[in-house]
Amino acid sequence: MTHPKSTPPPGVEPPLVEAVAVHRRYGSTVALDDVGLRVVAGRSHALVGRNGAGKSTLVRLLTGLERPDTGEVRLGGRPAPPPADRDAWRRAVACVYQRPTVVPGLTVAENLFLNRQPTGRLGLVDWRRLRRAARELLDEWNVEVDVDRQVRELSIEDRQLVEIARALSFGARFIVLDEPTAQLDSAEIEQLFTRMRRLQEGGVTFLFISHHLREVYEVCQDVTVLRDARHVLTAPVDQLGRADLVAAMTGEAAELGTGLTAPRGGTEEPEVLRLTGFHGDRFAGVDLVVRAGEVVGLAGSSASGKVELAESLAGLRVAEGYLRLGGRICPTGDVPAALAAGVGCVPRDRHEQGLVPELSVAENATMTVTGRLGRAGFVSSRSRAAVAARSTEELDVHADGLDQPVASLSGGNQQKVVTARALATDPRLLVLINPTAGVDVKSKESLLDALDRVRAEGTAVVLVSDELDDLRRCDRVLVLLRGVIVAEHPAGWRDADLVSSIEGIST
Ligand SMILES: Nc1ncnc2c1ncn2[C@@H]1O[C@H](COP(=O)(O)OP(=O)(O)OP(=O)(O)O)[C@@H](O)[C@H]1O
Repeated sequence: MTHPKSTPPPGVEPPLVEAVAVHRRYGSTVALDDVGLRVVAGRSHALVGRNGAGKSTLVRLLTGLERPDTGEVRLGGRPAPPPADRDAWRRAVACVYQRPTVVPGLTVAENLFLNRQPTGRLGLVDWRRLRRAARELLDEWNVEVDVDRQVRELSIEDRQLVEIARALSFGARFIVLDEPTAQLDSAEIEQLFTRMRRLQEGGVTFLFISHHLREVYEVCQDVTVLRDARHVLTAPVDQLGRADLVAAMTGEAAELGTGLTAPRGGTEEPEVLRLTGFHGDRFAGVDLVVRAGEVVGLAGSSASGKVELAESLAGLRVAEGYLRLGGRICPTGDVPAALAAGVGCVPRDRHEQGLVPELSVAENATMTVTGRLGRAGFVSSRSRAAVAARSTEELDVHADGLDQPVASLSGGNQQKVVTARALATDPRLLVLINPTAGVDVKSKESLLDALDRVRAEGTAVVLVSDELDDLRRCDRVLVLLRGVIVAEHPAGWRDADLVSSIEGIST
């Protein structure tokens, strides 16, 4: 690594990036109200706050995608360039989102030098030079990714790394990571953090957005909290306790991770789901019974098959063997059949499988029950509004009204709408796949409270999650390793035991 370690004492050099009293409004919504932020070179900075607090808006100002209405953004002590000067912005800052924007069909090398490939005589791309330059760039930053591989073959984490390397090649040393861990499992997160630390030692400073406070403590030196469009506090993370950080985010004292409710679902409860010799894409030999009111967790790494198993229960994938719901065999790979058999699902990806962004809150929340909202194919808007109002109220969805397009809701509220839709059918089996990923502390509580409510009413629940706090709500957690159930942990497990079986280590 050729780059010097850069940890100047704060205040000696101008901040790497600074927002000074920035104000931003969208229509009647004030997204940022006189917010300040100072990121010092060499100190990675966490930006936290509940859904809708203003984090993404601030990132758009700091990356030059938008201008503040009033206030100023400064880079290295100087006024930021105008938004149109993309080259100047690229040399200063880049934002890597949880879904990297690299092009899947091109190789790593092509992505790194997209639109600026070295050319030879006749203006043709000089592939040898391109690959050499790519390799040099990745070596310089200790990124171990094969430059000849197509990006579609890479893990999300490696794609993020390619995108970071691309930003570094433009000269940027300030990288915004917007919820980079939302799609990663625990081993991938650790790997990303190791690479972040390495990059930081090489002179890169991160602004890190995450809803997982543990991560903030693990990789950042400073933290800024936004709440309701305002700056609440900035502090070195080692001087701020977790309870104080949560209190700053929510405006009230909050307790985390205590969501254990009494297990229900004894052997006397009726059987809702029975799987016999169930096998499909990435999982095999699954025998399982889930009873009314029981919550069964599925844990495992991203390649364990847990998501594929859960998706097969909800009709999203074809599988073989027997799937019985309420004693009757149900076909797989058929969403309408699964809905009709009483399965509700909160899918893995609310953007791709969950919501129709341009439709309203009411339309999205009732999409699974349109047949019940009127006669002869007509949907009564009054019935729709009534059903939507009840379910969105139960889930504490924050929206301007039921007619608001879901695209304009915060991430946590979108997830609540997806959950409302899954619950609108009064399912007897609810399948939840990473339901709290990318969701803030309070919204997480609302979602998990809904889980407790439906289990109390006798719904059987299968919950896939990478979050130990979610899994703690389960009566038992099944661990999958390479497609096979390898362990079962009844409620009350110790973190170390569950994590060990997820990692495939025996204790
Ligand atoms: N383009 C837009 N048009 C209208 N309102 C917007 C727009 N962008 C953001 N808002 C509103 O501004 C407020 C702040 O939103 P922002 O997306 O910055 O929050 P956030 O902290 O990033 O939330 P999340 O954690 O859910 O991503 C919210 O009330 C949001 O609805």
